[in-house]
Amino acid sequence: MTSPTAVRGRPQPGDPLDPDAAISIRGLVKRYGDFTAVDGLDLDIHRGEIFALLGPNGAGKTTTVEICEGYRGRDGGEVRVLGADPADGTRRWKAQLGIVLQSGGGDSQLSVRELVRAQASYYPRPRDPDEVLELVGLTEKAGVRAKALSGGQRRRLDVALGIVGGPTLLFLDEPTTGFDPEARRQFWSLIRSLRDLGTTMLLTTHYLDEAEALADRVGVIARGRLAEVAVPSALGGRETAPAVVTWTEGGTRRTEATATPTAFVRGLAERFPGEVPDLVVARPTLEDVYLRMIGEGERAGTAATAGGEVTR
Ligand SMILES: Nc1ncnc2c1ncn2[C@@H]1O[C@H](COP(=O)(O)OP(=O)(O)OP(=O)(O)O)[C@@H](O)[C@H]1O
Repeated sequence: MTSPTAVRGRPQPGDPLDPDAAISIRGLVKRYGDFTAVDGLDLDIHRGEIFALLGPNGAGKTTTVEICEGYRGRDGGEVRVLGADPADGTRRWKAQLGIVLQSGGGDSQLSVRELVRAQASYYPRPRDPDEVLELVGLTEKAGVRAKALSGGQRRRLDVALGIVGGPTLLFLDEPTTGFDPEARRQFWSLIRSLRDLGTTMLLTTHYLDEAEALADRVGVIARGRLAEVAVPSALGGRETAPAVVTWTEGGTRRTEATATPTAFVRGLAERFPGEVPDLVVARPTLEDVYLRMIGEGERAGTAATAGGEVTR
C-alpha cells in the first residue's frame, strides 16, 4: 500500500528546505577532483516513507546517501536530516540513524549475538538484541562466529546491526545483494514491518522488483542528477503508457499499441472462433522505463572520468 506522503511531488531548485521532511536536500553538489559526482540534487524524503534510489553504477547514489549520513562532506547545497545538518551532526542525532552499508562488518571472531549486543550498547534506547535476531531470521545462528556465516546471512547480520539501535531513519545500501529468493522475501517483510513501526527508510538497490515491491516512491539518479521521482507505478508515465497487444494471425506475429486494450481485445476475440493465438497484453515494466531513463541520461552527458581520489 502507498502511504499518503507518496503522492507529494518533488521540490524544485530554489525551493526552501522542508522542515517536516526526514531528509531535505537542495542543490546538493559533490566533486571528486574535477569530477562532479552529484550535480545539483533536490529531494525531500517524507517521514514514514520508504524511498528507493535507483541508478546505474557510479550514478552518485552512495555519495548522496553518505552525505546524508554525515560520512562525506559536500561542495555545495543544503542538507537537513532529521532536522540537522549532517556535516555537524551530534552523537544524539547519529543515534537516531541506522545504517546498513554495502559491505558491512561481520568479519569478526565474535558471535552473532555478541556483535548485535555490542552494537546495541552504543545506543540510548536499543531494541532487544534477541528480538532483532529473530526479526532477521538469525536466531539459530546467534552463537555462531560472524566469520562463519554465509554471504546472505552476513547481510542479515548487517541489517540486524543497522536496526538494533531502534533508528528513526534507516539507510539501506543495496541490502539484499547476495540473498537467495526466499531470504529476499523475508527481508522485504522485515522492511515492511519496520515501516509499520514508523521507520523512514532510504534504500538504494539495483533490483527493480525490490523497488517496486517496497518503495512508496522511487527516484532515478543518472550522472549525479535526479531524472525523475514518482510512485513506482507511475514512473516514466507507465500508468498512462499505451498497452501493447501481441497475437499471431495468419502465421505472423502482430502487435498493436492501444490506450483501450480491453476494447481492442474484445474486437480481436470476435475475429477468432476460440482463443486468440498467443495473445499477450503488456504495459512497460519498471525495468523498461528505467532503462529508457538512464539511457537518456547517458546520451545527455559527455564521457567523464573521476578525478582525484578521496577516501572515506
Ligand atoms: N572516494 C572517491 N574518490 C573519487 N571518486 C569517487 C569516490 N567515491 C565515488 N567516486 C566516484 O563518484 C561517482 C559516484 O559514485 P557512487 O559510489 O556515489 O555511485 P553509486 O551510484 O553508488 O554506484 P554503485 O551503484 O556502483 O554503488 C563514481 O564515478 C565514482 O567513481
